[in-house]
Amino acid sequence: MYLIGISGGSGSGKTTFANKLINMVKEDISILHMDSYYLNVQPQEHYTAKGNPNYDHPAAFDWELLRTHLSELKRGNPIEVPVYDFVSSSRLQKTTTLNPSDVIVFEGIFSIFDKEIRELLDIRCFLHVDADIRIARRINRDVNERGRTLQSVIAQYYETVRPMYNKFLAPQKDYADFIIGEETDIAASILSAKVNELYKIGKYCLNTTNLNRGGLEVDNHQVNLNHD
Ligand SMILES: Nc1ncnc2c1ncn2[C@@H]1O[C@H](COP(=O)(O)OP(=O)(O)O)[C@@H](O)[C@H]1O
Ligand SMILES: O=c1ccn([C@@H]2O[C@H](COP(=O)(O)O)[C@@H](O)[C@H]2O)c(=O)[nH]1
Repeated sequence: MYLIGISGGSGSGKTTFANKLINMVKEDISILHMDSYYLNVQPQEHYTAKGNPNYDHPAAFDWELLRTHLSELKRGNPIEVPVYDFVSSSRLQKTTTLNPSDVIVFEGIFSIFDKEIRELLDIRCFLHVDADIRIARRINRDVNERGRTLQSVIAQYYETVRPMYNKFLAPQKDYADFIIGEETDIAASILSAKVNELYKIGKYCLNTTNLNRGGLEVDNHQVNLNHD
């Protein structure tokens, strides 16, 4: 299985890019959203001075479950993904089953943050999009889809989204093999073509562990576009 990590700020277009890949990769492909792994109760010690939870701090996520689930997928096992509700900011009682597939896109603000998870990923991407575009997109989406008001989105941006982006998210660029700009069509074509080629020549197959991947050195060399 080929595991693609897509990180970047909120509103940078991670979900949209992941969906683009879904349409371009020929193999069996699915998405795992890191947002599903928000903790049900946010740690009190990271609350802001104004008394609000900090959903942009790494401690906002259930890392143990994430590591376990990504390892299970790599081993070819299905997982039960939590369902997070952005309107109530809580985990629902139900889960959804995610079966292993040829390719899994793991997208989220901290998808390439954790060392253990980075090692499970076959390619690490970062969407680098200017702050004005990210906030404009986020306002649009959060007001229309996540039950927020314009004032609350702006207040949260100043209080946590912007400072946490600068402190924790932006430095992830150092871990990225592939830094993608605002226009994502070319990056999606390159990445999907690479994945299609790897499967065509039999470098990967469904439900295998790293041991069965073979040709690793070729993969690492060829996809490392960031350092060219
Ligand atoms: N390349 C793009 N061009 C224009 N709008 C985009 C682009 N990528 C994302 N958007 C829009 O921006 C908003 C946030 O995108 P989304 O993919 O949800 O971002 P993220 O998952 O990084 O938070 C959505 O309304 C989406 O339609
Ligand atoms: O209950 C919550 C949980 C998260 N958020 C915000 O969501 C974004 C991350 O999601 P994207 O899909 O990447 O935008 C993060 O910046 C949190 O601030 C929230 O508002 N409420």
